[in-house]
Amino acid sequence: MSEAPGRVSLEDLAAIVAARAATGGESSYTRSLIARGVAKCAQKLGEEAVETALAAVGTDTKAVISESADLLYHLAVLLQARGVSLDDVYAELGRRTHQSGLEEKASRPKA
Ligand SMILES: N=c1c2ncn([C@@H]3O[C@H](COP(=O)(O)OP(=O)(O)OP(=O)(O)O)[C@@H](O)[C@H]3O)c2ncn1[C@@H]1O[C@H](COP(=O)(O)O)[C@@H](O)[C@H]1O
Repeated sequence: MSEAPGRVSLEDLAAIVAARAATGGESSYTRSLIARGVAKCAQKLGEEAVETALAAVGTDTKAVISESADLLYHLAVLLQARGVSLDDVYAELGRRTHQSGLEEKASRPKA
């Protein structure tokens, strides 16, 4: 196996996930998870989100980092399973930069 890179960006992770989904074979957790369907990928993302939140209110900073890495990995898998690209998400973030979060909240239709 090649030497692990020092840092992996979200773009790197999305590319790894896309490659493993396409050609990972039986040794790939990514490929096996995507084969179990979007609902399973969504369940894993939800679990990791809760674990990250629980870690955040604890005292173990390494656990926050580790759970956050799991969360980002499972988000990359879910986006791959749903056919949504990081560019789609970045474009949405870009559309939001012209207003504050509170302005956006106030502009939502009233229920
Ligand atoms: N970043 C990750 C990553 N983070 C977490 N995980 C896996 O996510 C799984 C989650 O563990 P859980 O205990 O919650 O799940 P489980 O009970 O084992 O399994 P489920 O039945 O619930 O799916 C573990 O198997 C972790 O190893 C990851 N698996 C892969 N990657 C990246 O994806 C690359 C490709 O991986 P493969 O597709 O496995 O080759 C790796 O080189 C990494 O860069």
